[in-house]
Amino acid sequence: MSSDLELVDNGNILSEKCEAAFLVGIRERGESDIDAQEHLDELKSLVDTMGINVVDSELAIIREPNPKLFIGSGKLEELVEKAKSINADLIIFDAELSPRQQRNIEEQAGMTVIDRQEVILDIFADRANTKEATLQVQLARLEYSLPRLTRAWTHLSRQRGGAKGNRGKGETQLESDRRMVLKYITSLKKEIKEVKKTRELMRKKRAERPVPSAAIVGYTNAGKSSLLNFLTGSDVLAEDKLFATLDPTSRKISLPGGREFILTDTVGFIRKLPHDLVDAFKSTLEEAAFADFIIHVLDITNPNIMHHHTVTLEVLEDLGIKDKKIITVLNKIDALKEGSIEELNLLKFPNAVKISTYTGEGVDNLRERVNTLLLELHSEIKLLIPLDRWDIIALLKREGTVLKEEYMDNGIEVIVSVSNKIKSQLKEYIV
Ligand SMILES: Nc1nc2c(ncn2[C@@H]2O[C@H](COP(=O)(O)OP(=O)(O)OP(=O)(O)O)[C@@H](O)[C@H]2O)c(=O)[nH]1
Ligand SMILES: [Mg+2]
Repeated sequence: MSSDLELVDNGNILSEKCEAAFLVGIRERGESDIDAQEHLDELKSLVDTMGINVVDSELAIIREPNPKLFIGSGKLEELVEKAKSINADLIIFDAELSPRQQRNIEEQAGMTVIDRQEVILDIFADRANTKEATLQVQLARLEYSLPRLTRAWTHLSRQRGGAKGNRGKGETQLESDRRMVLKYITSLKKEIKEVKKTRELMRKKRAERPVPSAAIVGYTNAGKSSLLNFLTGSDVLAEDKLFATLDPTSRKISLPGGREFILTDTVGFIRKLPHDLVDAFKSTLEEAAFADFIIHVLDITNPNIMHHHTVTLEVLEDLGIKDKKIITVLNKIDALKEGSIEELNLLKFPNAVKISTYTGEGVDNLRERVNTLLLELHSEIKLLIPLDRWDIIALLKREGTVLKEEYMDNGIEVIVSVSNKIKSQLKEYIV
């Protein structure tokens, strides 16, 4: 496959292999130095997750983004000098650059320049495992690359030793590339529609079963997968990398006392998630929209916890999840240093359950909270069913969780957890 076809095929703009990145953090008007530094640190972990070495970084202050270069041209010159002096081969901006800004900065810098969106898209592409996630990330990348095809062409021309004499050919090629990308986008959308149908069917099937469901949501790296693993003893990938999880994983959990529920782990959230990705993952996050309640996990050791809390609630609202019950969980209390500023954050979440998936501390309290919530959604009732009413027993087994079943002389005594709707249908048998 030729390199231009490859480019169209996987939507990858970063066609040149880069190894040493210089990061440019942005301090916007009204933002504190601490916040700006924390955002820069987050970009560092993202780039680290990409597997690219960060050689240095600097904060740039902007009042109004410059439409041509994003930052002032004097400042840009200074940053490029610095990046070159430490042998960086890539500059990464912690911002959303327009295709025009990106192209102009690249021209001035003479090296590859990417923005925060491309970093996140790259990580997602690397992490996607299932068919649905792969298709969605491919689509998001292509949509991102479409207005940037000219730039990609400059890259390829540069690789081939300049295409100045070849300009006309390049432009025709650009047109045909654009058509090819558009065609590819259309076919991806069609394929995604099909995959979505299958998942909706599965969800419907699940909804027919009476087991209540919950979704674990939260900022990336909060410990969502670790919590699912702890509760189920399973081994969903959990690591100190951002966006370890892209696909929802569901597991059935039994609580002490026999009550069961389905718990789904979801993709982590992050500030300034690229729009194309938010759209792409909306369908995946629908798992949360269909859940009976939400478990929101926060990393108590992260100095940005308040911001993570807000970002997550905003995404939930975006998904139309407003009135669902949320259990807030503060994770990693084992790593909390006494007297630290982060410790004060405990006070900001007085109703949260404090846990550690490392030591297991507090997890019983969480189970207790879930139990109480499930009781509110589903009632536990004792019934005496006539011996000849097997249809009701079948209904209970289908629609509820039978906790106890005992044969008596005058009928079958059953303790069952059912939704309030079923409960009202069985009033006459309640004892
Ligand atoms: N100290 C400490 N670290 C934890 C705890 N729980 C999880 N971690 C670590 O936090 C990191 C992230 O954990 P994950 O479970 O992958 O987090 P996640 O929320 O699923 O992350 P994404 O899938 O990337 O959104 C891993 O390095 C875990 O080992 C805990 O209770 N204490
Ligand atoms: Mg995870």
